[in-house]
Amino acid sequence: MQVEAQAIPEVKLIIPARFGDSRGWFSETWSASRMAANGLNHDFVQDNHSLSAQIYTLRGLHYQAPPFAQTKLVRVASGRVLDVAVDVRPKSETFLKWVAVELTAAAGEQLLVPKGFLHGFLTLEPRTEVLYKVDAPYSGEADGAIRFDDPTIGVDWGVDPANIVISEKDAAAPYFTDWSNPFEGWSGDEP
Ligand SMILES: Cc1cn([C@H]2C[C@H](O)[C@@H](COP(=O)(O)OP(=O)(O)O[C@H]3O[C@H](C)C(=O)[C@H](O)[C@H]3O)O2)c(=O)[nH]c1=O
Repeated sequence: MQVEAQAIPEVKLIIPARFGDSRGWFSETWSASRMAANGLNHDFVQDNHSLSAQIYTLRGLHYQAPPFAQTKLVRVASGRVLDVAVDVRPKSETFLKWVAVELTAAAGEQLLVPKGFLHGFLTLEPRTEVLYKVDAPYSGEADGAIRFDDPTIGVDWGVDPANIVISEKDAAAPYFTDWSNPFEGWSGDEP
């Protein structure tokens, strides 16, 4: 398993080994012991799976507020996505910085998105399926979003916004300047 810190060091690109043979391949897509051996100790409690039928479907930028903040381990089972994590911990040195990483079913890359981050992805193929583990249960009350095209954050999604497919909920999300940050006081040392 390869683990590569990204420009925001707490965000990790993880590439599990694949064992190929004449039938295809096998991979341990998640192993608590292999993660712990890399200092990544997360007690995941829920698996999520979404299918996005259309190319350029964008789900995000989402978070769950404390005490339901989630660490996410994201991977693609079919298709490709541009996966984005935005640091919204006000005391973090990388506050409002973002990273964008292409995750593909073909290579099996995974992105570890810590608590205190917004998360979103843009599909780069039709019928893209995204699987991800989270270490806190879903809470509709704690669920929140910021506009994917927020100018303060400035994520470069690489496509014309006119071509992006988003939910009504995401279209109605606030911009950062209108947002009440539930991670006030967070620096990144939170458990
Ligand atoms: C996230 C979630 C949703 N739901 C229900 C709530 C709605 O009835 C329906 C669709 O939810 P939503 O539109 O929030 O789904 P996404 O737009 O894919 O949201 C997710 O997409 C981004 C990329 C994320 O990182 C989050 O995990 C999550 O916010 O599933 C549940 O029952 N459990 C859940 O854990």
